[in-house]
Amino acid sequence: MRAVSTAETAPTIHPWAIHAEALKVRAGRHLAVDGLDLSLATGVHGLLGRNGAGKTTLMRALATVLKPAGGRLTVLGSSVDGRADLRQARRSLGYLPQHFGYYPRFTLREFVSYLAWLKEMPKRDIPAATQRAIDRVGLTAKADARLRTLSGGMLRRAGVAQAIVNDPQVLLLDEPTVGLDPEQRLDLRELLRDLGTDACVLVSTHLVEDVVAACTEVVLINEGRLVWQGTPTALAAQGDERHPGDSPAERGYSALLRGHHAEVVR
Ligand SMILES: Nc1ncnc2c1ncn2[C@@H]1O[C@H](COP(=O)(O)OP(=O)(O)OP(=O)(O)O)[C@@H](O)[C@H]1O
Repeated sequence: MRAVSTAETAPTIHPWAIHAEALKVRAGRHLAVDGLDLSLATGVHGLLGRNGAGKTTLMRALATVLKPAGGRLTVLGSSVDGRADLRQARRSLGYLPQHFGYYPRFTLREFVSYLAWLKEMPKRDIPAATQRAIDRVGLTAKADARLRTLSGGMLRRAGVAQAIVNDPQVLLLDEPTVGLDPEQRLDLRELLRDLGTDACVLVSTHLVEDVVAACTEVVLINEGRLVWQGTPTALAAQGDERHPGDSPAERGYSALLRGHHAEVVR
């Protein structure tokens, strides 16, 4: 493998980390993302939507795993259209898929190091970056445990560790809180807030309360399109007692999905 120079991995400034216009993405034969416009900069963005809204399909396209079927998509200045060389953008991406594969006999340290190597990190940086990523997800004591011995919540955190090992400029986390106990959910929220100070973090979740606690912005999609984008405070202001929910933000979420407003609030 070719050695990568520091200049190649240095952060580059783009007006939008993620920019999509009339984006269409297929999941199998189904057009799961169908005309989505979205621009995201630095910060923590919570991706909300009903089951089947297209969140995972959108995440996979942003991670450059799926090629768009139409429209335009730019990630860190690179156009994702099947023609461009995406190696540079991929080095600056972190992605936790909804379901991720792993070798059960790998230790956590081997797993995270292997992913760092796949992301073409400079070899000399990998041991320290691996340790830091493991520490940041609270799995220091499990660093040399085999993955097959970890609990479901620990495996989810192992998945977050591999996603952040390269200090990504764009971090995509598909349902990272699944299986986490309440204490770990609080720790993950804190980690997200920290990561979002200098990266564009997009977190898909069904937990509106996590979005309110950890995100600077809410992105709500339905049937593969953007329904609403705005701050958690603005989300809470969308609903009232007539809408179902245990908190103002949950009532705002219900109100928006019932109304299907195609509105962007910043
Ligand atoms: N391989 C596939 N073949 C056909 N249709 C698919 C395929 N994968 C997903 N879909 C459909 O595409 C739509 C969007 O699915 P996607 O998984 O992106 O939604 P989601 O918002 O992530 O849902 P969830 O919250 O349940 O994870 C759904 O209607 C789903 O049934």
